[in-house]
Amino acid sequence: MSEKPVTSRRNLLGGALTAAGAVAAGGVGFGIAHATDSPSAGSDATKAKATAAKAASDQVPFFGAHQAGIATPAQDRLAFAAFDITSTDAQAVQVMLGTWAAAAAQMSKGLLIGPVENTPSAPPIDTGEAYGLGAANLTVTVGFGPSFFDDRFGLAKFRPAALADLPTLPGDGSIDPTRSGGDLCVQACADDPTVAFHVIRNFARLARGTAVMKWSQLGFGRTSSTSTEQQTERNLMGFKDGTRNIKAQSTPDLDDYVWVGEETDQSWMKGGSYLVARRIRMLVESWDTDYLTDQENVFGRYKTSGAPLGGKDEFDTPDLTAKDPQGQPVIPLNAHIRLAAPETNNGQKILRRGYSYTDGIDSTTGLLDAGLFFIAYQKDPRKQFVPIQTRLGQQDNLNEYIRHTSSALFAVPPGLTASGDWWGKSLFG
Ligand SMILES: C=CC1=C(C)c2cc3[nH]c(cc4nc(cc5[nH]c(cc1n2)c(C)c5CCC(=O)O)C(CCC(=O)O)=C4C)c(C)c3C=C
Ligand SMILES: [Fe+2]
Repeated sequence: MSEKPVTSRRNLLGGALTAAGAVAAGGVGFGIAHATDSPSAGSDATKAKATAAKAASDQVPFFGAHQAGIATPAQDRLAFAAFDITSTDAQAVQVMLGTWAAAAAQMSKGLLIGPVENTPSAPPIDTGEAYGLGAANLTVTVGFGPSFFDDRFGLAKFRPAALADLPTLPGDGSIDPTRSGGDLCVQACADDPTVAFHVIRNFARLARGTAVMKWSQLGFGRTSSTSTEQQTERNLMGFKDGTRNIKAQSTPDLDDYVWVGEETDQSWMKGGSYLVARRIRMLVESWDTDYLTDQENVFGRYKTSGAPLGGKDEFDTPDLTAKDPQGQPVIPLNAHIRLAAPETNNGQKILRRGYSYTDGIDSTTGLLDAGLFFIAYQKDPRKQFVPIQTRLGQQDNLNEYIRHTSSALFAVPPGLTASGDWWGKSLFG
């Protein structure tokens, strides 16, 4: 890349912080082009208003007490990325986060982050691929990894105790460090894959000189419903996934298990949550040779209806005490739903928000590299993900058919409530 575009991008970054308020207030500053406008219609106020009204029905509000993308209905597509900060300049990090926040607010409204046709002698400010696609219910969710709080930026005193590095857990033997961790994460979800990808690509571009992408993952076919209005989707093993998930409508569950509250040692995290991501490969060729009853015993649910074994309806409460005529548990002792259930885990629950993935074939074996990109939100991973996964990693019937290949943990701060704000702004003094 030549020097000139880098210089002009720095100007954009600097301008973005002051522009952030203006962008949210009136669509001025650096973000002006509506994703459904034609290039020449940028100044046509009437047409722009009509397009904005049309787009409003596919928008998820960006500003709010909690970040969108956690308890909001899960969309069809995911683009997830972890970034490492390469700059040692705390101000550059603030500029990047401020710019990301302004850009995320724009894109969540179905707007580009700037003109595609700014000047013929400069690269377009927005990369352009989402032009005309609308908001597609885009949510952009940002988090900080444990390494964000090392000595580089004087933030160590703000590291929450709940952001303790995940310990090595049973079944972690295949974790790839190059696909794990990261200083920052960005979860972009939308009902259009290009809209989700557009966020990650433009964030990487806006970060240039300050942070680099460490790893990324695309996902499809949400494997968890997070709203009672959504039907339960199936994972790549063919089972309904998300039946007993925490739903957006269950405020008590969200307060008890998802949103950080008064118990935190870091008040800046109140209203936030902790994200655990695990790329879990499914050994699908092996799974596909397993007979139906065994598949159902692995999960403890019937394959087509999704009902718990011994039950009739998908939403029947699993009876973990039921015995068959031979005196054997109807839901096997090592079934996934028994081991993951709150009844087995001190009452603990997590909010799952994962996606299926496929990354072609494993070139060493010729087998499909496909599975679940597991994402879970919770108040405190030390009390939720870690003990649940410890139990699953030791005893789960599913272990024969899966391998955890990446792992990451991020503190997801509360939502932004006004333009000009950005994630972690209060930490920088
Ligand atoms: C540590 C947490 C979990 C991991 C990792 C995990 C992996 C994983 N799960 C499925 C498929 C299903 N999981 C289901 C239920 C379920 N799973 C977890 C946790 C983890 N899963 C919980 C807490 C629950 C709910 C348990 C309960 O309360 O009954 C189900 C059943 C349907 C449902 O309730 O969602 C399926 C199916 C796969 C394929 C997988 C790794 C690849
Ligand atoms: Fe599960």
